[in-house]
Amino acid sequence: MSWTIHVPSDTTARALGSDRLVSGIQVLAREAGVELHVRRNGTRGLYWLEPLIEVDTPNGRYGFGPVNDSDLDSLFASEFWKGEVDHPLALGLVEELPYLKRQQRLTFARLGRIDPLSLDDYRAHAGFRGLEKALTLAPQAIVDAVKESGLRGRGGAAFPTGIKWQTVLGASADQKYIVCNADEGDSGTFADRLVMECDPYMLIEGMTIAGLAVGATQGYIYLRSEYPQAFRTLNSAIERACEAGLLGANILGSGSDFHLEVRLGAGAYICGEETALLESLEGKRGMVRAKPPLPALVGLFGRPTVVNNVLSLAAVPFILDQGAAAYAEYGMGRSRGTLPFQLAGNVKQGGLVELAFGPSLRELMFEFGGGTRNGRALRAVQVGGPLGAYLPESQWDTALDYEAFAKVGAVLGHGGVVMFDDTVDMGEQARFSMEFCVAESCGKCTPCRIGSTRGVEVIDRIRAGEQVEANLELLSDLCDTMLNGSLCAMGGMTPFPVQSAMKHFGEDFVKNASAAELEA
Ligand SMILES: Cc1cc2nc3c(=O)[nH]c(=O)nc-3n(C[C@H](O)[C@H](O)[C@H](O)COP(=O)(O)O)c2cc1C
Ligand code: SF4
Repeated sequence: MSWTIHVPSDTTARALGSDRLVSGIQVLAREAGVELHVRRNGTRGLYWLEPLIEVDTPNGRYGFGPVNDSDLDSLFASEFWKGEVDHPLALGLVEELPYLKRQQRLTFARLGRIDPLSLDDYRAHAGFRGLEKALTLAPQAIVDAVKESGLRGRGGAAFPTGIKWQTVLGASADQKYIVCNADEGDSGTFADRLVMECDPYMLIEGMTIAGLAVGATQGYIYLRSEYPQAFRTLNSAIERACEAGLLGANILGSGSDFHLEVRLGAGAYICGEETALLESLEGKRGMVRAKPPLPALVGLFGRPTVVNNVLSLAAVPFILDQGAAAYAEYGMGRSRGTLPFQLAGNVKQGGLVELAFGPSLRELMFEFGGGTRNGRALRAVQVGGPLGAYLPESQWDTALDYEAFAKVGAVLGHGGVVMFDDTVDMGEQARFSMEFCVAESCGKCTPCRIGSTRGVEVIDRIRAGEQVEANLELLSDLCDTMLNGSLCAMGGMTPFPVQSAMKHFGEDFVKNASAAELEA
Protein backbone atom coordinates (compact mmCIF):
# COMPACT_ATOMS: atom_id res chain seq x y z
CA MET A 1 0.00 0.00 0.00
CA SER A 2 1.25 3.52 -0.62
CA TRP A 3 0.12 6.98 0.43
CA THR A 4 1.04 10.31 -1.10
CA ILE A 5 1.24 13.42 1.07
CA HIS A 6 0.69 16.71 -0.73
CA VAL A 7 2.33 19.40 1.35
CA PRO A 8 3.08 23.05 0.64
CA SER A 9 6.69 24.04 1.02
CA ASP A 10 6.35 27.67 2.08
CA THR A 11 7.14 29.15 5.45
CA THR A 12 3.51 29.93 6.30
CA ALA A 13 2.64 26.27 5.95
CA ARG A 14 5.53 25.37 8.21
CA ALA A 15 4.42 27.93 10.78
CA LEU A 16 1.01 26.29 10.75
CA GLY A 17 2.46 22.91 11.55
CA SER A 18 2.84 21.19 8.17
CA ASP A 19 6.19 19.61 9.02
CA ARG A 20 4.88 18.25 12.29
CA LEU A 21 1.85 16.81 10.58
CA VAL A 22 4.03 15.17 7.97
CA SER A 23 6.30 13.62 10.59
CA GLY A 24 3.30 12.33 12.49
CA ILE A 25 1.97 10.69 9.36
CA GLN A 26 5.41 9.29 8.60
CA VAL A 27 5.38 7.56 12.00
CA LEU A 28 1.95 6.14 11.30
CA ALA A 29 2.91 5.00 7.85
CA ARG A 30 6.00 3.21 9.17
CA GLU A 31 3.93 1.43 11.78
CA ALA A 32 1.36 0.44 9.20
CA GLY A 33 4.01 -0.69 6.72
CA VAL A 34 2.83 1.85 4.20
CA GLU A 35 5.09 3.28 1.55
CA LEU A 36 4.99 7.08 1.75
CA HIS A 37 5.58 9.64 -0.99
CA VAL A 38 5.84 13.29 -0.07
CA ARG A 39 4.99 15.74 -2.82
CA ARG A 40 5.86 19.38 -2.11
CA ASN A 41 3.58 21.73 -3.98
CA GLY A 42 4.94 25.24 -3.54
CA THR A 43 2.56 27.69 -1.92
CA ARG A 44 -1.06 26.90 -1.21
CA GLY A 45 -1.92 30.04 0.66
CA LEU A 46 -5.50 29.30 1.63
CA TYR A 47 -4.72 27.46 4.80
CA TRP A 48 -7.50 28.60 7.06
CA LEU A 49 -10.26 27.44 4.81
CA GLU A 50 -8.49 24.47 3.29
CA PRO A 51 -6.75 21.48 4.74
CA LEU A 52 -3.09 22.31 5.19
CA ILE A 53 -1.87 19.02 3.83
CA GLU A 54 -3.67 16.28 1.96
CA VAL A 55 -2.99 12.56 1.95
CA ASP A 56 -3.97 10.28 -0.90
CA THR A 57 -4.73 6.79 0.32
CA PRO A 58 -6.42 3.87 -1.43
CA ASN A 59 -9.52 4.87 0.60
CA GLY A 60 -9.59 8.41 -0.73
CA ARG A 61 -8.05 11.80 -0.08
CA TYR A 62 -7.89 13.10 3.47
CA GLY A 63 -7.21 16.64 4.59
CA PHE A 64 -5.36 17.59 7.76
CA GLY A 65 -4.86 20.83 9.66
CA PRO A 66 -4.10 23.62 9.89
CA VAL A 67 -3.49 23.13 13.57
CA ASN A 68 -2.19 25.56 16.12
CA ASP A 69 0.32 24.45 18.69
CA SER A 70 -2.16 23.54 21.38
CA ASP A 71 -4.19 21.49 18.91
CA LEU A 72 -1.02 19.78 17.83
CA ASP A 73 0.00 18.99 21.38
CA SER A 74 -3.32 17.35 22.09
CA LEU A 75 -3.22 15.59 18.76
CA PHE A 76 0.19 14.14 19.47
CA ALA A 77 -0.84 13.14 22.98
CA SER A 78 -4.00 11.46 21.76
CA GLU A 79 -4.80 7.84 21.23
CA PHE A 80 -4.53 8.47 17.54
CA TRP A 81 -0.76 8.41 17.63
CA LYS A 82 -0.63 5.33 19.80
CA GLY A 83 -2.27 3.32 17.11
CA GLU A 84 -5.25 2.55 19.33
CA VAL A 85 -7.96 3.71 16.99
CA ASP A 86 -9.48 1.74 14.17
CA HIS A 87 -8.69 4.04 11.31
CA PRO A 88 -5.38 5.73 11.84
CA LEU A 89 -6.40 8.74 9.82
CA ALA A 90 -9.77 9.19 11.48
CA LEU A 91 -8.84 11.60 14.25
CA GLY A 92 -6.85 13.98 12.15
CA LEU A 93 -9.41 14.16 9.42
CA VAL A 94 -10.68 17.64 8.78
CA GLU A 95 -14.30 17.19 7.90
CA GLU A 96 -15.29 18.98 4.75
CA LEU A 97 -17.01 21.83 6.49
CA PRO A 98 -20.28 23.11 5.04
CA TYR A 99 -18.83 26.59 4.58
CA LEU A 100 -16.08 25.19 2.40
CA LYS A 101 -18.56 23.52 0.11
CA ARG A 102 -20.66 26.64 -0.23
CA GLN A 103 -17.88 28.72 -1.75
CA GLN A 104 -18.18 29.54 -5.42
CA ARG A 105 -14.64 29.47 -6.62
CA LEU A 106 -14.30 30.78 -10.14
CA THR A 107 -11.12 32.82 -9.81
CA PHE A 108 -9.67 30.71 -7.01
CA ALA A 109 -10.67 27.33 -8.42
CA ARG A 110 -7.07 26.21 -8.95
CA LEU A 111 -5.44 27.79 -5.96
CA GLY A 112 -3.99 25.30 -3.56
CA ARG A 113 -4.58 22.50 -6.03
CA ILE A 114 -1.72 23.11 -8.42
CA ASP A 115 1.98 23.69 -8.30
CA PRO A 116 2.01 27.45 -8.96
CA LEU A 117 4.89 27.30 -11.43
CA SER A 118 3.95 24.14 -13.29
CA LEU A 119 2.67 24.94 -16.76
CA ASP A 120 1.48 21.33 -17.05
CA ASP A 121 -0.59 21.67 -13.87
CA TYR A 122 -2.04 24.95 -15.08
CA ARG A 123 -2.98 23.50 -18.45
CA ALA A 124 -4.43 20.39 -16.82
CA HIS A 125 -6.78 22.70 -14.87
CA ALA A 126 -8.21 24.69 -17.80
CA GLY A 127 -5.19 27.00 -18.03
CA PHE A 128 -4.63 29.00 -21.24
CA ARG A 129 -7.98 27.95 -22.68
CA GLY A 130 -9.18 31.55 -22.39
CA LEU A 131 -6.09 32.78 -24.24
CA GLU A 132 -6.51 30.17 -26.96
CA LYS A 133 -10.09 31.31 -27.40
CA ALA A 134 -9.09 34.98 -27.43
CA LEU A 135 -6.56 34.29 -30.20
CA THR A 136 -9.43 33.18 -32.43
CA LEU A 137 -11.46 36.34 -31.79
CA ALA A 138 -11.35 39.90 -33.09
CA PRO A 139 -10.39 42.50 -30.43
CA GLN A 140 -13.93 43.89 -30.33
CA ALA A 141 -15.34 40.41 -29.65
CA ILE A 142 -13.01 40.02 -26.64
CA VAL A 143 -14.07 43.42 -25.30
CA ASP A 144 -17.72 42.51 -25.87
CA ALA A 145 -17.30 39.29 -23.88
CA VAL A 146 -15.85 41.23 -20.93
CA LYS A 147 -18.63 43.79 -21.18
CA GLU A 148 -21.32 41.10 -21.30
CA SER A 149 -19.86 39.32 -18.31
CA GLY A 150 -20.70 42.38 -16.20
CA LEU A 151 -17.20 42.33 -14.67
CA ARG A 152 -16.50 45.47 -12.64
CA GLY A 153 -13.09 46.54 -11.36
CA ARG A 154 -12.12 44.71 -8.19
CA GLY A 155 -9.58 47.33 -7.10
CA GLY A 156 -12.18 49.40 -5.31
CA ALA A 157 -14.10 51.69 -7.65
CA ALA A 158 -16.09 48.88 -9.36
CA PHE A 159 -15.90 50.57 -12.76
CA PRO A 160 -17.05 48.26 -15.61
CA THR A 161 -13.92 46.61 -17.00
CA GLY A 162 -15.30 46.17 -20.52
CA ILE A 163 -16.08 49.88 -20.86
CA LYS A 164 -12.53 50.78 -19.81
CA TRP A 165 -11.15 48.33 -22.38
CA GLN A 166 -13.47 49.77 -25.04
CA THR A 167 -12.00 53.25 -24.49
CA VAL A 168 -8.45 51.95 -24.89
CA LEU A 169 -9.40 49.86 -27.92
CA GLY A 170 -10.95 52.95 -29.51
CA ALA A 171 -7.87 55.14 -28.92
CA SER A 172 -5.25 55.28 -31.63
CA ALA A 173 -1.61 55.38 -30.60
CA ASP A 174 1.79 53.96 -31.54
CA GLN A 175 1.90 52.12 -28.24
CA LYS A 176 -0.67 51.04 -25.65
CA TYR A 177 -0.11 49.46 -22.26
CA ILE A 178 -1.73 47.06 -19.82
CA VAL A 179 -0.87 47.88 -16.23
CA CYS A 180 -1.79 45.51 -13.45
CA ASN A 181 -2.34 47.21 -10.13
CA ALA A 182 -0.81 44.80 -7.62
CA ASP A 183 -0.11 47.40 -4.95
CA GLU A 184 -2.69 45.76 -2.63
CA GLY A 185 -2.49 48.17 0.27
CA ASP A 186 -5.94 47.84 1.85
CA SER A 187 -6.04 46.63 5.43
CA GLY A 188 -6.93 42.97 5.78
CA THR A 189 -6.56 42.16 2.08
CA PHE A 190 -4.43 39.43 0.56
CA ALA A 191 -6.40 38.10 -2.43
CA ASP A 192 -4.06 39.64 -5.02
CA ARG A 193 -1.11 38.12 -3.22
CA LEU A 194 -2.70 34.67 -3.26
CA VAL A 195 -3.30 34.91 -7.01
CA MET A 196 0.28 35.95 -7.69
CA GLU A 197 1.88 33.43 -5.37
CA CYS A 198 -0.42 30.49 -6.04
CA ASP A 199 -1.70 30.87 -9.61
CA PRO A 200 0.55 33.35 -11.44
CA TYR A 201 -0.23 32.06 -14.93
CA MET A 202 -3.87 33.09 -14.44
CA LEU A 203 -2.79 36.71 -14.10
CA ILE A 204 -0.36 36.42 -17.00
CA GLU A 205 -3.12 34.91 -19.14
CA GLY A 206 -5.61 37.64 -18.12
CA MET A 207 -3.13 40.41 -18.97
CA THR A 208 -2.25 38.82 -22.31
CA ILE A 209 -5.93 38.63 -23.22
CA ALA A 210 -6.30 42.30 -22.22
CA GLY A 211 -3.36 43.12 -24.50
CA LEU A 212 -4.98 41.29 -27.42
CA ALA A 213 -8.30 43.01 -26.72
CA VAL A 214 -7.06 46.60 -26.80
CA GLY A 215 -3.97 46.28 -29.00
CA ALA A 216 -1.34 46.64 -26.28
CA THR A 217 1.96 44.82 -26.67
CA GLN A 218 3.55 45.73 -23.37
CA GLY A 219 2.34 45.08 -19.85
CA TYR A 220 3.62 45.93 -16.39
CA ILE A 221 2.70 44.45 -13.04
CA TYR A 222 3.14 47.15 -10.40
CA LEU A 223 3.79 45.05 -7.32
CA ARG A 224 4.14 46.18 -3.73
CA SER A 225 7.65 45.48 -2.47
CA GLU A 226 6.26 43.83 0.66
CA TYR A 227 5.45 40.74 -1.45
CA PRO A 228 8.91 39.27 -2.15
CA GLN A 229 7.58 35.78 -2.77
CA ALA A 230 5.06 37.08 -5.32
CA PHE A 231 7.94 38.93 -7.01
CA ARG A 232 9.99 35.77 -7.34
CA THR A 233 7.05 33.63 -8.42
CA LEU A 234 5.85 36.12 -11.02
CA ASN A 235 9.30 36.52 -12.52
CA SER A 236 9.81 32.76 -12.76
CA ALA A 237 6.33 32.32 -14.24
CA ILE A 238 6.96 35.05 -16.84
CA GLU A 239 10.26 33.42 -17.79
CA ARG A 240 8.66 29.98 -18.15
CA ALA A 241 5.68 31.33 -20.10
CA CYS A 242 8.06 33.10 -22.51
CA GLU A 243 10.11 29.93 -22.98
CA ALA A 244 6.91 28.02 -23.74
CA GLY A 245 5.86 30.57 -26.38
CA LEU A 246 2.85 31.70 -24.31
CA LEU A 247 4.18 35.20 -23.76
CA GLY A 248 6.55 37.56 -25.57
CA ALA A 249 6.86 37.63 -29.35
CA ASN A 250 4.49 35.68 -31.59
CA ILE A 251 2.32 34.14 -28.84
CA LEU A 252 1.47 30.53 -29.70
CA GLY A 253 2.46 31.23 -33.30
CA SER A 254 -0.37 33.78 -33.68
CA GLY A 255 1.76 36.68 -34.83
CA SER A 256 0.64 38.71 -31.78
CA ASP A 257 3.13 39.95 -29.19
CA PHE A 258 2.74 40.69 -25.51
CA HIS A 259 5.71 41.44 -23.27
CA LEU A 260 5.40 41.57 -19.52
CA GLU A 261 7.57 42.95 -16.73
CA VAL A 262 7.20 43.27 -12.97
CA ARG A 263 8.04 46.60 -11.29
CA LEU A 264 8.29 47.07 -7.55
CA GLY A 265 6.65 49.88 -5.60
CA ALA A 266 8.22 51.37 -2.53
CA GLY A 267 5.58 51.16 0.16
CA ALA A 268 3.32 54.16 -0.49
CA TYR A 269 -0.41 53.51 -0.13
CA ILE A 270 -1.18 56.31 -2.58
CA CYS A 271 0.73 54.48 -5.31
CA GLY A 272 -2.25 52.12 -5.46
CA GLU A 273 -4.27 55.03 -6.84
CA GLU A 274 -4.01 54.51 -10.57
CA THR A 275 -2.57 57.87 -11.63
CA ALA A 276 -0.03 58.00 -8.78
CA LEU A 277 0.87 54.44 -9.76
CA LEU A 278 1.52 55.55 -13.35
CA GLU A 279 3.74 58.39 -12.12
CA SER A 280 5.66 55.92 -9.98
CA LEU A 281 5.98 53.47 -12.91
CA GLU A 282 7.44 56.31 -14.94
CA GLY A 283 10.09 56.70 -12.26
CA LYS A 284 8.64 59.80 -10.62
CA ARG A 285 7.32 60.49 -7.15
CA GLY A 286 3.86 58.96 -6.66
CA MET A 287 1.67 62.06 -6.94
CA VAL A 288 -1.94 61.88 -8.08
CA ARG A 289 -2.72 63.28 -11.56
CA ALA A 290 -5.87 65.29 -12.17
CA LYS A 291 -8.51 63.48 -14.25
CA PRO A 292 -9.41 64.06 -17.06
CA PRO A 293 -7.54 63.01 -19.07
CA LEU A 294 -8.34 59.42 -18.16
CA PRO A 295 -5.45 56.93 -18.06
CA ALA A 296 -7.39 54.99 -20.71
CA LEU A 297 -6.56 57.82 -23.11
CA VAL A 298 -3.45 59.45 -21.61
CA GLY A 299 -1.88 56.90 -19.31
CA LEU A 300 1.59 55.43 -18.94
CA PHE A 301 4.15 57.60 -20.78
CA GLY A 302 1.18 59.53 -22.13
CA ARG A 303 -0.20 56.51 -24.01
CA PRO A 304 -3.63 54.82 -23.76
CA THR A 305 -3.43 52.43 -20.82
CA VAL A 306 -5.65 49.84 -19.20
CA VAL A 307 -5.08 49.92 -15.44
CA ASN A 308 -6.78 47.00 -13.75
CA ASN A 309 -6.56 45.28 -10.43
CA VAL A 310 -5.10 41.76 -10.17
CA LEU A 311 -8.51 40.23 -9.48
CA SER A 312 -10.18 41.98 -12.41
CA LEU A 313 -7.54 40.62 -14.79
CA ALA A 314 -7.56 37.21 -13.12
CA ALA A 315 -11.30 36.88 -13.78
CA VAL A 316 -10.81 37.28 -17.53
CA PRO A 317 -9.51 33.79 -18.49
CA PHE A 318 -12.66 32.21 -17.01
CA ILE A 319 -14.87 34.65 -18.93
CA LEU A 320 -13.19 33.88 -22.24
CA ASP A 321 -13.05 30.14 -21.63
CA GLN A 322 -16.51 29.56 -20.16
CA GLY A 323 -18.30 32.46 -21.81
CA ALA A 324 -19.60 35.80 -20.52
CA ALA A 325 -22.96 34.31 -19.59
CA ALA A 326 -21.35 31.68 -17.35
CA TYR A 327 -19.70 34.45 -15.33
CA ALA A 328 -22.74 36.75 -15.35
CA GLU A 329 -24.87 33.90 -14.00
CA TYR A 330 -23.35 34.54 -10.59
CA GLY A 331 -24.18 37.55 -8.47
CA MET A 332 -27.05 39.98 -7.99
CA GLY A 333 -28.20 43.22 -9.61
CA ARG A 334 -25.32 45.01 -11.29
CA SER A 335 -22.75 43.09 -9.25
CA ARG A 336 -22.00 40.09 -11.43
CA GLY A 337 -19.64 37.21 -10.82
CA THR A 338 -17.84 36.54 -7.59
CA LEU A 339 -15.73 38.48 -5.14
CA PRO A 340 -13.01 36.85 -3.06
CA PHE A 341 -13.78 38.21 0.40
CA GLN A 342 -10.92 38.35 2.83
CA LEU A 343 -11.76 37.92 6.50
CA ALA A 344 -9.34 39.43 8.98
CA GLY A 345 -9.18 41.07 12.41
CA ASN A 346 -10.88 39.33 15.31
CA VAL A 347 -12.31 36.39 13.37
CA LYS A 348 -12.27 32.71 14.17
CA GLN A 349 -11.76 31.39 10.65
CA GLY A 350 -9.90 34.13 8.87
CA GLY A 351 -9.03 33.63 5.24
CA LEU A 352 -10.36 33.99 1.78
CA VAL A 353 -13.92 33.11 0.84
CA GLU A 354 -14.90 33.44 -2.80
CA LEU A 355 -18.62 33.98 -3.14
CA ALA A 356 -21.03 35.28 -5.71
CA PHE A 357 -22.35 38.72 -4.73
CA GLY A 358 -25.58 38.50 -2.77
CA PRO A 359 -25.29 36.89 0.67
CA SER A 360 -25.31 39.21 3.66
CA LEU A 361 -22.31 40.54 5.50
CA ARG A 362 -23.61 38.74 8.60
CA GLU A 363 -23.60 35.39 6.80
CA LEU A 364 -20.05 35.98 5.63
CA MET A 365 -18.79 36.87 9.11
CA PHE A 366 -20.61 34.19 11.06
CA GLU A 367 -21.25 31.27 8.74
CA PHE A 368 -17.94 31.47 6.99
CA GLY A 369 -15.82 33.38 9.50
CA GLY A 370 -17.32 31.67 12.56
CA GLY A 371 -17.64 34.95 14.52
CA THR A 372 -14.89 36.30 16.74
CA ARG A 373 -11.83 34.28 17.63
CA ASN A 374 -12.03 34.95 21.34
CA GLY A 375 -15.80 34.60 21.65
CA ARG A 376 -16.32 38.29 22.52
CA ALA A 377 -19.24 40.13 20.98
CA LEU A 378 -18.57 41.59 17.57
CA ARG A 379 -19.08 45.36 17.57
CA ALA A 380 -17.89 46.97 14.35
CA VAL A 381 -16.75 45.85 10.91
CA GLN A 382 -14.71 47.82 8.44
CA VAL A 383 -15.29 46.70 4.87
CA GLY A 384 -13.32 47.90 1.86
CA GLY A 385 -9.98 48.89 3.36
CA PRO A 386 -8.84 51.84 5.45
CA LEU A 387 -11.13 54.23 3.56
CA GLY A 388 -14.20 52.04 4.07
CA ALA A 389 -17.01 52.76 6.52
CA TYR A 390 -17.47 51.00 9.85
CA LEU A 391 -20.69 49.04 9.92
CA PRO A 392 -22.64 48.56 13.17
CA GLU A 393 -24.79 45.49 13.78
CA SER A 394 -27.88 47.20 12.37
CA GLN A 395 -26.19 47.08 8.93
CA TRP A 396 -24.84 43.55 8.95
CA ASP A 397 -27.81 42.24 7.00
CA THR A 398 -26.79 44.36 4.03
CA ALA A 399 -26.24 42.21 0.95
CA LEU A 400 -22.69 41.90 -0.33
CA ASP A 401 -23.43 43.93 -3.42
CA TYR A 402 -21.88 47.22 -4.62
CA GLU A 403 -25.18 49.09 -4.76
CA ALA A 404 -26.57 47.74 -1.45
CA PHE A 405 -23.39 48.85 0.29
CA ALA A 406 -23.51 52.29 -1.34
CA LYS A 407 -27.07 52.69 -0.04
CA VAL A 408 -25.86 52.44 3.57
CA GLY A 409 -22.91 54.77 2.93
CA ALA A 410 -20.38 51.95 2.74
CA VAL A 411 -18.17 50.32 0.10
CA LEU A 412 -17.23 46.75 -0.73
CA GLY A 413 -13.93 47.87 -2.23
CA HIS A 414 -11.43 45.08 -2.68
CA GLY A 415 -13.42 42.73 -0.44
CA GLY A 416 -11.42 43.18 2.76
CA VAL A 417 -13.47 42.64 5.94
CA VAL A 418 -11.85 43.57 9.26
CA MET A 419 -13.80 42.61 12.37
CA PHE A 420 -13.56 44.36 15.76
CA ASP A 421 -14.91 43.04 19.06
CA ASP A 422 -16.54 45.05 21.85
CA THR A 423 -13.24 46.21 23.29
CA VAL A 424 -12.65 48.51 20.31
CA ASP A 425 -12.56 52.25 20.92
CA MET A 426 -14.16 53.76 17.83
CA GLY A 427 -12.90 57.25 18.69
CA GLU A 428 -9.41 55.82 18.47
CA GLN A 429 -10.25 54.13 15.16
CA ALA A 430 -11.55 57.42 13.73
CA ARG A 431 -8.34 59.12 14.82
CA PHE A 432 -6.36 56.34 13.14
CA SER A 433 -8.21 56.93 9.86
CA MET A 434 -7.24 60.61 9.87
CA GLU A 435 -3.69 59.79 10.93
CA PHE A 436 -3.43 57.25 8.11
CA CYS A 437 -4.44 59.96 5.66
CA VAL A 438 -1.80 62.32 7.13
CA ALA A 439 0.85 59.67 6.55
CA GLU A 440 -0.29 58.51 3.12
CA SER A 441 -1.62 61.69 1.47
CA CYS A 442 0.38 62.63 -1.62
CA GLY A 443 0.02 66.25 -0.52
CA LYS A 444 -1.21 67.61 -3.83
CA CYS A 445 -4.49 69.08 -2.63
CA THR A 446 -5.33 71.08 0.48
CA PRO A 447 -8.50 69.39 1.79
CA CYS A 448 -6.62 66.11 2.14
CA ARG A 449 -3.15 67.34 3.13
CA ILE A 450 -4.25 69.94 5.68
CA GLY A 451 -7.69 68.51 6.45
CA SER A 452 -6.35 65.21 7.71
CA THR A 453 -3.74 66.90 9.93
CA ARG A 454 -6.36 69.19 11.44
CA GLY A 455 -8.71 66.20 11.69
CA VAL A 456 -6.34 64.39 14.04
CA GLU A 457 -6.08 67.50 16.22
CA VAL A 458 -9.85 67.97 16.38
CA ILE A 459 -10.44 64.32 17.30
CA ASP A 460 -7.77 64.64 20.01
CA ARG A 461 -9.59 67.64 21.46
CA ILE A 462 -12.91 65.77 21.42
CA ARG A 463 -11.36 62.78 23.12
CA ALA A 464 -9.76 65.02 25.73
CA GLY A 465 -13.21 66.43 26.51
CA GLU A 466 -12.46 69.95 25.21
CA GLN A 467 -15.54 71.76 23.88
CA VAL A 468 -16.87 68.46 22.65
CA GLU A 469 -20.03 69.69 20.92
CA ALA A 470 -18.27 72.48 19.04
CA ASN A 471 -15.42 70.22 18.00
CA LEU A 472 -17.78 67.46 16.82
CA GLU A 473 -19.44 70.04 14.59
CA LEU A 474 -16.05 71.18 13.34
CA LEU A 475 -15.06 67.58 12.59
CA SER A 476 -18.26 67.10 10.68
CA ASP A 477 -17.59 70.25 8.59
CA LEU A 478 -14.03 69.16 7.99
CA CYS A 479 -15.21 65.76 6.73
CA ASP A 480 -17.61 67.54 4.41
CA THR A 481 -14.79 69.61 2.95
CA MET A 482 -12.55 66.59 2.45
CA LEU A 483 -15.37 64.59 0.90
CA ASN A 484 -16.32 67.26 -1.60
CA GLY A 485 -13.05 69.06 -2.19
CA SER A 486 -10.37 66.37 -2.50
CA LEU A 487 -8.77 65.55 -5.81
CA CYS A 488 -8.86 61.78 -5.32
CA ALA A 489 -10.52 59.16 -3.15
CA MET A 490 -7.73 59.20 -0.57
CA GLY A 491 -8.93 62.49 0.91
CA GLY A 492 -12.42 62.00 -0.51
CA MET A 493 -13.08 58.75 1.33
CA THR A 494 -11.20 59.22 4.60
CA PRO A 495 -14.41 60.76 5.99
CA PHE A 496 -16.22 57.42 5.45
CA PRO A 497 -14.66 55.65 8.45
CA VAL A 498 -14.63 58.85 10.51
CA GLN A 499 -18.26 59.81 9.90
CA SER A 500 -19.55 56.25 10.26
CA ALA A 501 -17.72 55.92 13.57
CA MET A 502 -19.24 59.22 14.76
CA LYS A 503 -22.71 58.28 13.57
CA HIS A 504 -22.93 54.73 14.85
CA PHE A 505 -20.53 54.72 17.78
CA GLY A 506 -20.85 58.34 18.96
CA GLU A 507 -20.64 57.30 22.60
CA ASP A 508 -16.95 56.48 22.14
CA PHE A 509 -16.18 60.09 21.18
CA VAL A 510 -17.80 61.78 24.12
CA LYS A 511 -16.46 59.69 26.97
CA ASN A 512 -14.65 62.69 28.42
CA ALA A 513 -17.25 65.36 27.71
CA SER A 514 -18.55 67.11 30.80
CA ALA A 515 -22.02 66.12 31.97
CA ALA A 516 -23.17 69.70 31.45
CA GLU A 517 -22.06 69.62 27.83
CA LEU A 518 -23.80 66.33 27.15
CA GLU A 519 -27.04 67.61 28.69
CA ALA A 520 -26.87 70.71 26.54
C1 LIG B 1 -5.74 55.81 -2.21
C2 LIG B 1 -6.10 54.75 -3.19
C3 LIG B 1 -5.45 53.52 -3.14
C4 LIG B 1 -5.77 52.53 -4.07
N1 LIG B 1 -5.13 51.33 -3.98
C5 LIG B 1 -5.40 50.37 -4.89
C6 LIG B 1 -4.71 49.13 -4.85
O1 LIG B 1 -3.86 48.89 -3.99
N2 LIG B 1 -5.02 48.20 -5.79
C7 LIG B 1 -5.96 48.44 -6.77
O2 LIG B 1 -6.17 47.61 -7.62
N3 LIG B 1 -6.62 49.60 -6.82
C8 LIG B 1 -6.36 50.57 -5.92
N4 LIG B 1 -7.02 51.75 -5.99
C9 LIG B 1 -7.98 51.95 -7.11
C10 LIG B 1 -7.26 52.39 -8.38
O3 LIG B 1 -7.14 53.80 -8.38
C11 LIG B 1 -8.03 52.00 -9.65
O4 LIG B 1 -9.36 52.33 -9.51
C12 LIG B 1 -7.92 50.50 -9.96
O5 LIG B 1 -6.59 50.07 -10.02
C13 LIG B 1 -8.56 50.24 -11.31
O6 LIG B 1 -8.61 48.86 -11.55
P1 LIG B 1 -9.99 48.05 -11.54
O7 LIG B 1 -10.93 48.81 -12.42
O8 LIG B 1 -9.65 46.73 -12.05
O9 LIG B 1 -10.46 48.06 -10.12
C14 LIG B 1 -6.75 52.77 -5.07
C15 LIG B 1 -7.40 54.01 -5.10
C16 LIG B 1 -7.09 54.98 -4.17
C17 LIG B 1 -7.80 56.29 -4.24
S1 SF4 C 1 -6.85 63.68 -2.01
FE1 SF4 C 1 -4.90 63.45 -0.92
S2 SF4 C 1 -3.88 61.80 -1.96
FE2 SF4 C 1 -5.52 62.52 -3.33
S3 SF4 C 1 -4.57 64.10 -4.61
FE3 SF4 C 1 -5.36 65.16 -2.84
S4 SF4 C 1 -3.61 65.21 -1.43
FE4 SF4 C 1 -3.15 63.66 -2.92
